[in-house]
Amino acid sequence: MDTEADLFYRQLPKVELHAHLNGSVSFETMETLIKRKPHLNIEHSMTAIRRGQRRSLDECFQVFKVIHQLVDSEEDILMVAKAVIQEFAADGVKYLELRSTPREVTETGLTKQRYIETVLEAIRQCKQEEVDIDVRFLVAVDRRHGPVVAMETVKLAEDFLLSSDGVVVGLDLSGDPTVGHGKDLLSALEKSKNCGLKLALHLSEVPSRRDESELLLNLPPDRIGHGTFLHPEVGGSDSLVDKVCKQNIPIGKSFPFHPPNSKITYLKYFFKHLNIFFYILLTILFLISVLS
Ligand SMILES: CC(C)=CCNc1ncnc2c1ncn2[C@@H]1O[C@H](COP(=O)(O)O)[C@@H](O)[C@H]1O
Repeated sequence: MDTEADLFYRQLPKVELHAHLNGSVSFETMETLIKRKPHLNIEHSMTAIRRGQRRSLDECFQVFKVIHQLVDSEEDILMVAKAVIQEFAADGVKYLELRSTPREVTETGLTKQRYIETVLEAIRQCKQEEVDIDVRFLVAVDRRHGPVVAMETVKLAEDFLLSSDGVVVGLDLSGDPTVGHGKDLLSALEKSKNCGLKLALHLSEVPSRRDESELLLNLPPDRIGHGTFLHPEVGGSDSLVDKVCKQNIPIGKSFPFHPPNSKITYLKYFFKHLNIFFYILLTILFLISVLS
């Protein structure tokens, strides 16, 4: 059951700057998709990571493969995109930046062009139905597909930037962060920036990506996905952190350190949040004095 706090946070107006379309499919929508395609023998456990469950990055990307099997036609995309937008709106999100990687599926006749058009149609229908949310779309480049596909995707995104009446605003770089190197995608990203597309880049999502992050931060991006390992304490550098702070780049889902795995880090955390511990201590002392 919802607590008072749940209701408060739901009603609080919010912006969502990091939503992957196929990473935002709810349990209910997934159920409809699974029922639509019984021949795939897909179970719920294969499409979701439950709260508290630990999965490797590889396992997470396997989940996306399963979801892609379920969402492989214009009909699926329209249904999923509308549901995702409506659910974000019901959660109090007033501004949503949705991103998705256009895919081709020969069996269903889906093309990359139609993929984007269908997402835009879902956004249009939600607007027409007066769903209380402002949605923008970012066309995503999957880094696993290399520089040629990246450049094709940029061209597609540029066409939609000009024709979508302000709904397509940018390019997202995502996909398995352990595959490939950002330097190979640099010319596509530069072209994208030069034609007026905003850049949302996943970077420093895994350790040992310092050089790549330096390069990508020089573009610079307008949004950062994760940035988990930018900080020097986890193998990043002061220069990376400095670039992010000086350019004021919003980071989606990042952590000052990850994970806090040394005693020194725990101590630093303790001292940084000493005031909170002090308030907790005062509350406990107050309660003891009232109850005794
Ligand atoms: C849980 C987990 C793996 C962390 C999220 N970190 C991510 N890092 C990079 N790319 C991602 C991430 N989550 C989703 N994506 C991208 O978004 C796609 C799914 O959404 P879509 O099909 O583009 O609509 C994935 O195939 C992947 O390319």
